Amino acid sequence: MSTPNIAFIGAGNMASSIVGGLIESGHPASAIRAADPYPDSLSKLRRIAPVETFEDNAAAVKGADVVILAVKPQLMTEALTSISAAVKEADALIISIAAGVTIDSMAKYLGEQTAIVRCMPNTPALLSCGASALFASQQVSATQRQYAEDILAAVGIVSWVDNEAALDAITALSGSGPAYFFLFMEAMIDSGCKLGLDRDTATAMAQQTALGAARMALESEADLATLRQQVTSPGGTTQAAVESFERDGLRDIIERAMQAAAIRAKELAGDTE
Ligand SMILES: NC(=O)C1=CN([C@@H]2O[C@H](COP(=O)(O)OP(=O)(O)OC[C@H]3O[C@@H](n4cnc5c(N)ncnc54)[C@H](O)[C@@H]3O)[C@@H](O)[C@H]2O)C=CC1
Ligand SMILES: O=C(O)[C@@H]1CCC=N1
Repeated sequence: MSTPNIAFIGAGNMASSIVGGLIESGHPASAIRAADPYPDSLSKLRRIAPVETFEDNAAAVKGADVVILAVKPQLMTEALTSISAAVKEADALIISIAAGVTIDSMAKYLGEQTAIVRCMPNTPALLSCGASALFASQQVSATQRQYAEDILAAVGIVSWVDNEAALDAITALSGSGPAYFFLFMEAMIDSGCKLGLDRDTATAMAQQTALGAARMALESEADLATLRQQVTSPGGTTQAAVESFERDGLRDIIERAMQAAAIRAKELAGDTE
């Protein structure tokens, strides 16, 4: 399969993460371009890779095989309006990474025949450690499906979901998920400092512990509860901490937070219609 020309509409954090991962995986910078009304965003992106940049969205879409919409959901209507005619002419696959924004709401601007993939990636894409879920509209051809899968597979694991609504749950889990782990680590580092450690030591130990735990979760044959029990000596320190978490309702806290994220994803869909 030939290398697709990819145009990013919006050159912020997520576009930069995906461009970084694509370059790392061997996608030529000459087959990537990006448009953004803010020159600062474009110059930051050019520091990652020498991609062609535009301040005019429609100009970037011209000749593209794949257009990746990487603007905030609240700005999607404006972005869709700006590329509508160029997309119809280019017959390109559209991949939207915006939280919440539905295929139907995008098709209103891009035409009912436009092939659209909705995707929910996450920021570890920058390190090619991302987790992306994808859902394709009926108009997406087998080749276009493969384009979408190859682009996101270049920056991490890819999972197709069989209904669009599942993407709101994915957004609450893995889209927003890196922030939950960072918050947990921040709190662990602050608590380590309160227990008398200097911040550099606390940070290094928390970072390596997160990395080690994630690798064990991925690579071990044992399930998560078993891995947890292996750390938890009866009557020991971990038991004291885990019982404190359970008493304070950590699982409910996480459930409520993820429900809030999924509800917000649905609300964002409403904002774009
Ligand atoms: N940040 C994250 O962890 C994740 C974000 N997303 C989704 O990715 C999308 C982008 O998010 P971020 O990269 O974090 O936002 P960001 O704010 O870093 O980037 C958005 C970029 O769009 C540009 N922009 C604004 N209006 C535009 C227009 N009319 N045309 C072209 N570009 C325009 C902005 O100048 C900015 O550079 C959002 O829809 C978000 O829901 C999805 C998964 C994870
Ligand atoms: O916070 C957000 O709305 C976006 C979507 C998932 C991660 N960041």
